[in-house]
Amino acid sequence: MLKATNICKSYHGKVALKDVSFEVSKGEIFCLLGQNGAGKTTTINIFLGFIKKDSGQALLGDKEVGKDDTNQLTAYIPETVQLYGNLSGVENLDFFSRLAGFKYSTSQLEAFLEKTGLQSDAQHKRLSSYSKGMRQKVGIAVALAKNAEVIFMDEPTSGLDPKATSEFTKICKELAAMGKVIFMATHDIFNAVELGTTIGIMKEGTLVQKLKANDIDASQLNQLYLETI
Ligand SMILES: Nc1ncnc2c1ncn2[C@@H]1O[C@H](COP(=O)(O)OP(=O)(O)OP(=O)(O)O)[C@@H](O)[C@H]1O
Repeated sequence: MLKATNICKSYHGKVALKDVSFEVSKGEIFCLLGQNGAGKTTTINIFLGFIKKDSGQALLGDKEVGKDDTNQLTAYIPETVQLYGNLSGVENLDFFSRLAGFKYSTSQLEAFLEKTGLQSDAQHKRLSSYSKGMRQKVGIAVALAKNAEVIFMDEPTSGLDPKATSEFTKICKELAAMGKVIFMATHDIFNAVELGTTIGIMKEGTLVQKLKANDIDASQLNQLYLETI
């Protein structure tokens, strides 16, 4: 579903990505680790069409990013989900669903939010009163409402408390069980092992390790990460 082939990208002559290749199938969660500046966000931004690669190929199913219209296929959950503070969760979801070309009834919007675990008594409250984890749930509801097949996340557990992280992990596993692809840049080694089906380690723009999460525990991954970066 998600395929990178020899993607290269430089900014003003400085290499950010060098021959990055990977494949992620439906129902898989790919967790990408790497130090600050390793190239994780650049990889995500290329797939989202936010920036152009210099060479290589970025495929979403049979569609090629930069050539075909791939907007409808993807959703993006940044570290802090940007929503309108003076609108409620339901109103934000309605607004962003319409932007993506979908019109839902209030009960349908509530059902999307319910699926993410956002409590029903919070759904009609203003976003300005939401915690980071609650905002993230609205972001995930937007991904569900636009029926995105691939969900990109950038450091989604950063700043979440353990309960919110555990709820987030549960939602991601449910999304994967629905056949969605999740591609996540993270610094959270424990969560990568808990959640990921595949783990990548990036160093200075090169994907230097690709592992099946089942083959490794958190302490082994931590050790490998420190030896790799
Ligand atoms: N817009 C830009 N202009 C110039 N250089 C950039 C730009 N965006 C990223 N870079 C550089 O590209 C390299 C990769 O950056 P990127 O943001 O992809 O790393 P990252 O792994 O996501 O880091 P972090 O964990 O800090 O988010 C870094 O050297 C960075 O300084």
